[in-house]
Parts: sequence; C-alpha cells; structure tokens
Amino acid sequence: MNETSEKPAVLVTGGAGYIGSHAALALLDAGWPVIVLDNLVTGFRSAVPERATFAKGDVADAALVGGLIENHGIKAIMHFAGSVVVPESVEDPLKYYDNNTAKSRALIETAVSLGVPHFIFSSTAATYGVPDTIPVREDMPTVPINPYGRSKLMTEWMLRDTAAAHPINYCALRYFNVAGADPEGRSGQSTAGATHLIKVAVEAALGKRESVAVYGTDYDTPDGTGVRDYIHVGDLAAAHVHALEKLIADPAESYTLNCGYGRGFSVLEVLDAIDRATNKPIKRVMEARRAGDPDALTADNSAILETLPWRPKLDDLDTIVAHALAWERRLD
Ligand SMILES: NC(=O)c1ccc[n+]([C@@H]2O[C@H](COP(=O)([O-])OP(=O)(O)OC[C@H]3O[C@@H](n4cnc5c(N)ncnc54)[C@H](O)[C@@H]3O)[C@@H](O)[C@H]2O)c1
Ligand SMILES: O=c1ccn([C@@H]2O[C@H](COP(=O)(O)OP(=O)(O)O[C@H]3O[C@H](CO)[C@@H](O)[C@H](O)[C@H]3O)[C@@H](O)[C@H]2O)c(=O)[nH]1
Repeated sequence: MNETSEKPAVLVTGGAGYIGSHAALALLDAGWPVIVLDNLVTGFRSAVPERATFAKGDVADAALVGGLIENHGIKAIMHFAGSVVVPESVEDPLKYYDNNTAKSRALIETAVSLGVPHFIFSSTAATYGVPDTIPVREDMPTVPINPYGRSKLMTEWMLRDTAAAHPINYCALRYFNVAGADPEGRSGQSTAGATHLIKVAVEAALGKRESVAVYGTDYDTPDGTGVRDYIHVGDLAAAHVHALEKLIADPAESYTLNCGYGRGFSVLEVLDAIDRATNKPIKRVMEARRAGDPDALTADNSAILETLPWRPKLDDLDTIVAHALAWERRLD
C-alpha cells in the first residue's frame, strides 16, 4: 500500500524558512505530499526538503497560488510565510500589515474561492502582549503591544470570520519561543542576523559573535532575567501534522491553540545550558531591558493536550540546545 498516494497534497507557505521547513519534513515523514511556496525573502532554497515540490513566489499572487491548488489537488494550507522580527515591525509597521495581514487576506481569499477546506496558521504568543497572569490561556485577553502581534491577531480574526461564513475550518497555533533543530540534522535555523536568544547564544558559543547581551536583570523573576517557554521546533512541527488531521476529522470545528510546554527558563538558565553543552562560558554582557519585553511568558498548554493527540517529546532544554548547536556547527 502506498501511503503517500492516499493523502492529498498540503501547500506549505514559507516552507523554505526555519519552522516551515521542519513542518514540511514532518508532513513528508507522515506521508503527506508537500508543495512549498516561498519567495525566499528570508528563506533558503536549500531548506526545502528534496521530496517536496518547490514554487518560488508570493502568497498574494492569486494566479500562482490558484494554479498550485488546482494542479496539485490541495486540500489544506499551512501558512508560515510572514515577517517575523518584532523590532522591525515597530520601525516599519506597514511592511507587517502588508506581508502578515494583507497578504494573508489574499491567500485566505484564494483558498475560499477554490474551496480549500482546511487552513493552519502560524500565530504567536505575541498576540497576548503582557499578560496579567501566567501561564497564559487561549481565552485570556489578546492585547498585543507591537505591530507584529497585531498583524498576526488580525489574521486570526479574518480566519474566525471567514470560517463562520464559508466552508473552511482553521487552526491558529500560537507559538511560544521556538528553538532547536531537526534531531536528524536535516534542517535548522539559518536566519541571517537572528535576534532570538538561543540562536544568538549558540552563534556566540561557536565564536561567530563576541558575546551575548542579557537584556535586563531587574525583571520580576527568580534571577531577574526574562523567562520564556522554549519549544523544540521538532515538537512544534509535529503539532501541525496533528492539527491537520484534527481539522479533517472535524470539519465543522476550528481551533486556537497555544504551542508551548508550560514551563519557563530565564535568560541566564538558557546561557548556563549552552555553557554546559560546550564546556566553555559564553561572554555575557548585562544590558538594559529591551523595549516591550514581558517579565515572563509561558503557555498553558492544556487546550492542545486535550484537543490533539500531540505530546511533547523533545521538551528538555539541554536537548533543544544540543540540537541548536549541532545545526549551527553544520552551517560553518
Ligand atoms: N520563530 C519564532 O519564534 C516564531 C514565533 C511565533 C510565530 N512565528 C511565526 O512562524 C512563521 C515562520 O517563522 P520562521 O521563524 O520560520 O521565519 P522565517 O523567516 O525563517 O520563515 C518565513 C518564510 O516565509 C517566506 N516568506 C515571507 N513572506 C513571504 C511571502 N509574502 N510569500 C511567500 N513567502 C514568504 C520567507 O522567505 C521565509 O522562508 C512566521 O509566520 C512567524 O510569524 C515564529
Ligand atoms: O540577545 C538576546 C536576545 C534575547 N534576550 C532575552 O531573551 C528572551 C527571549 O527573547 P527572544 O528570543 O528575542 O524572543 P521573544 O522576544 O520572547 O519573542 C519571540 O517569541 C515570541 C513568542 O513568545 C514570537 O512571537 C516572536 O516572534 C519571537 O521573537 C527575552 O527575555 C529577551 O529579552 C536577551 O537577553 N538577549
């Protein structure tokens, strides 16, 4: 029996990027044919798995997207394509409202017009802003504090309203802090000029940066540095495959789910883990707080655990760091 031929192809936008390339691998491993659509603005052609079909282009190009949907019999879209740098969204908000909001609207419209029944969206914990209490639940207020978070929240709203009006269901996955790399070394984060803590710190550990800035040591946390819920990109990719299966099984239901482990690590704990892994201390430079950073942000993940058969398998900080380091070494 050929498992692959039984499953319809999935359109993965942003599949040449960090998280999308891991999701493409997870889909292929589970027997789903994958069509990657990416304009390579921040992604890499080499990150697209060999077993996937690649189309270079923009998610707002309705003729291109429509052709892919019709030619490949697409029944589900996983939408990772977007702009992801929070400080840049403050400096250039219209770029974010264009690439994340307006272009998502165009993609959703193409999906609806061609009857694509399922849509999975990369949302973010940034939709919560600075929550009053942690761990944060999906039904708590969404008050984003930057254009990036607002650009993503608006797309969640468009999906909610569209699913109420048209025969399409969706799953918005709100990622917490994504880190690590494919355990088999097939993909990882190659982003140029990355700002994410674990990526920056493994670059420093391997001598690609002088030091790591610790942004703020006076937060209301046990050691004074910011606390975040780091989720391994492999577990996150697996959650997408489960979400797809759930949308197909329950076509009348849509979901908004936190993707995190429900526990946090401080900046210093992350740097300690990397020091342990390399047996060499990274140079730390204590700096002022970065604007807009909450003290602590962790996920209440009971909804995803109740809704999907997803279970974390790589939820260990040392594992996340080891895989991030292994990928960073391969980039040399
Ligand atoms: N990295 C994180 O910690 C994190 C956290 C929460 C949410 N997210 C979301 O996850 C998604 C993927 O993020 P990532 O970290 O993999 O970023 P990334 O930059 O590595 O990937 C984004 C990909 O989308 C492509 N792209 C951008 N605009 C496009 C367009 N208009 N048409 C076609 N392709 C386009 C880029 O070339 C790139 O390959 C984003 O939507 C992001 O907002 C990421
Ligand atoms: O060089 C650095 C980078 C970060 N940090 C701190 O490390 C923590 C994590 O920061 P970072 O890795 O930049 O992630 P966040 O700012 O928490 O935001 C990420 O996680 C969000 C979800 O929570 C996503 O929406 C965003 O896209 C993504 O940038 C924060 O306390 C930062 O202040 C440092 O101290 N030094």
